[in-house]
Amino acid sequence: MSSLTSARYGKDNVRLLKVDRCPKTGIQTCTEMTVCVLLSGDIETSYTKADNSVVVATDSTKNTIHILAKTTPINPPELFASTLATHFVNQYSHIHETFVKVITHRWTRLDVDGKPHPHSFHRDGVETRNVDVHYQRNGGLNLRSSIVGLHVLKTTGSQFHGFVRDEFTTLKETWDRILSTEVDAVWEWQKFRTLEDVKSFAATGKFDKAWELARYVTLKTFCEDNSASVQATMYKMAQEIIEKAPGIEHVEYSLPNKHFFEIDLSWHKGLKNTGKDAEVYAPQSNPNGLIKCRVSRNAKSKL
Ligand SMILES: O=c1[nH]c(=O)c2[nH]c(=O)[nH]c2[nH]1
Repeated sequence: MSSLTSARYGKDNVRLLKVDRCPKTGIQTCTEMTVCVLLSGDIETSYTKADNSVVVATDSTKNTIHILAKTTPINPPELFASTLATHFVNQYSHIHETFVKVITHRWTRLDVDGKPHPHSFHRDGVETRNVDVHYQRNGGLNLRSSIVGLHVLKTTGSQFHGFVRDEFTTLKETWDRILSTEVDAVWEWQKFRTLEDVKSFAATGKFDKAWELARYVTLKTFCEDNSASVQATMYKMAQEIIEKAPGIEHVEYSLPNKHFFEIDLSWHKGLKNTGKDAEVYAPQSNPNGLIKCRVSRNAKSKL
C-alpha cells in the first residue's frame, strides 16, 4: 500500500524583463526576473486518477505571470511575489496554497563620462536578489528575502586558530589567511496577514531598505571584521541586521569557505612563497567548508 502524501506543481524558470519609461524625464529602468510558481490544494486526483479537471495548466500559470507583470507593480519583488501567491488562491477555489520564488537579476545603470545613462545597463555580477513567498488560504503570507551569489574575497584580516587538535588534525593554525565566500543571506519577515498588508509595507520602502541594509552590513562586516572564523563573522552580520531592521524575525547565512592554498615553490631556486612571503596561491574548487546559521529575534538559543 502507498498513498500520495505531498503534491505541488507549476511553472519554473519563467523569465521576464519589464521596462519602465518615465514620460517626464525620458529616463528608463528595467527589471529582469526569473519566476517559479507552484500550486497546491485539491489536486490529488490528477495524480491518482488521471483527472485533469483539477489541473490549471502550467502554461496558464506562465501566462498569468506575464499578465500580472504587465498589470501590477513588479517592484519591490516582495510585492510581486505576494501578488502572484495570492492571485492563484483567489482565482481557483480548489487551490489553497502557493509557493512562489522570484529571482531578480542585476541590471545596473551605466555611467558615461561620470553621468548616469538614461537607458543603458550592465550586468555587474551574478548576485541576485531573491524572494520566496509561501501563502495559504486564511493562513497569511510568509516572506523570505535573500541575497544569493555575492562573491567576496579579502586577502588579510582573517584568522583561524584554537580549533580542536587531535589525531585527525593536519590543518595548521593561522593568524593571517585569505577569506572568500559566496554570500547566501536570508531575512525572514514577520507574517503578513493579507496582500493589502504587504502593499502598505511595500509603500513605506522597507523591503528595499532591508535589502540595502543586509547588503551593506554583510559587505562592511566582511571587510572590517578581523575574522576569528566564518562562524564568528556571520553571527555578527546576522545580529546587526536583526537589530537594525524592524519586521525581520530571522536571519540566516549559508557561507561556503572557499580555500586558497599556499604553494611551496622553494624547489625552484629557493623561491619563497609561503607564510609571510606567500603571493601566488592555488584556488580550490572543492572541497569547501560550508558554514550555516540562523539568528532569531527575541529567541532563547536552542543550542
Ligand atoms: O572559519 C573557519 N571555520 C571552520 O570551521 C573551519 N574549518 C576549517 O578547516 N577551516 C575553517 N575556517
